[in-house]
Amino acid sequence: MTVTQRLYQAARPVWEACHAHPFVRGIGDGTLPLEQFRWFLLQDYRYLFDYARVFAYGVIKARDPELMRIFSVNLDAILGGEMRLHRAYMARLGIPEAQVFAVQPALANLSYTHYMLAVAAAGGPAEIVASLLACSWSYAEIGQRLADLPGAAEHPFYGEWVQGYAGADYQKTNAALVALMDTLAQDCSEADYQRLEEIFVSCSRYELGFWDMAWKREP
Ligand SMILES: Cc1ncc(C[n+]2csc(CCO)c2C)c(N)n1
Repeated sequence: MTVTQRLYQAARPVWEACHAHPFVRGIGDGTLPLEQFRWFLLQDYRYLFDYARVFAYGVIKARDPELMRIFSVNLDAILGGEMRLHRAYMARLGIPEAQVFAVQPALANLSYTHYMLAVAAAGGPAEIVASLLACSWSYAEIGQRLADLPGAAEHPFYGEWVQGYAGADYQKTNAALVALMDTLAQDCSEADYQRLEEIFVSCSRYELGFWDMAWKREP
């Protein structure tokens, strides 16, 4: 089994809870109230900036120029193109960017991003990728599963969201991060692996907490 296959198995129950979460189901069947989605979007847009900062830590911690470049390209892609989906929805909902930064991050949001930033400050490239991977990969799987639901990708409001994460571009970016995890964890000891698993499962739990926070609009 590869390292990422092991990580995937370890996080499986938490990911299934994400798939079963009423917020995710609501996007899939189009019944999620718009107000709840708006609340989520504001929090999620803020989240992405801190997520991008974790890649910036990767640039600092990388010990070879090629890895430095990989983190840097990802950082640039998030700040540039990959926030396109969020900005499109913000435009549709009439939310100016300044409003996002006036919003207080919810506790589940703040806890998640601060956990990732703490892992990145203390660890090396492998720990950094383990902390980023649950986010990227779980959305790739959610996108694929929702796209398999009849009509979900064609929904007039949520369809774009489903297509964004199920789409080839996002899937390819995620697959590259999965491959990077396996490369960085190659030849790691069992103790090293256990640390990566703890980070990956913790971030998966934070993902579930993020859905729950959005569903309840828990500040
Ligand atoms: C809470 C939360 N978790 C995961 C994602 C997924 N995601 C969407 S865009 C992006 C940047 C890299 O492609 C990532 C990781 C999210 N949006 N919000």
